[in-house]
Amino acid sequence: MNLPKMLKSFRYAGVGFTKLLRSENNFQFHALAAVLVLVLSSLCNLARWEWLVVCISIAAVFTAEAFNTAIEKLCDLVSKERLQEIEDIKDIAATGVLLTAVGALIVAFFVFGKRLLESELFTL
Ligand SMILES: Nc1ncnc2c1ncn2[C@@H]1O[C@H](COP(=O)(O)OP(=O)(O)OP(=O)(O)O)[C@@H](O)[C@H]1O
Repeated sequence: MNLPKMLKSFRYAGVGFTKLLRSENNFQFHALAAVLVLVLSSLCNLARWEWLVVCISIAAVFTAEAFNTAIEKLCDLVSKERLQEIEDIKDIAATGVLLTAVGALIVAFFVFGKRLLESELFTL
């Protein structure tokens, strides 16, 4: 096991995360949504398994968004022309993000839906 090499990889990943956060509009939106969900989660006194699914959902959306951005950048590097193949690749990568976002919304519905409906917000 090469520890310095592993630490270097973590550093590169951190740099990638900073790049996504600084320059990618969609990633900024997902990051803001994640912060709001985490704040809401801590207010809602979630069970351990609920924290687990919330964290996995957030990680899945971030991961899909990161791969989607990397694929988009690779496509743009390969060709600036409008090509059917690039359209297909980008559309499919975007579908990956959409699917994880829909999954996260379903998780949010099950974890927070009942709590929000029963909260004072809706009983006024
Ligand atoms: N070179 C291309 N050839 C064909 N279609 C393309 C090409 N580039 C983009 N598209 C089409 O435009 C859509 C949007 O692509 P784009 O690269 O602008 O990503 P985006 O969704 O705007 O993401 P971002 O905001 O991160 O740039 C793609 O899903 C694809 O359908």
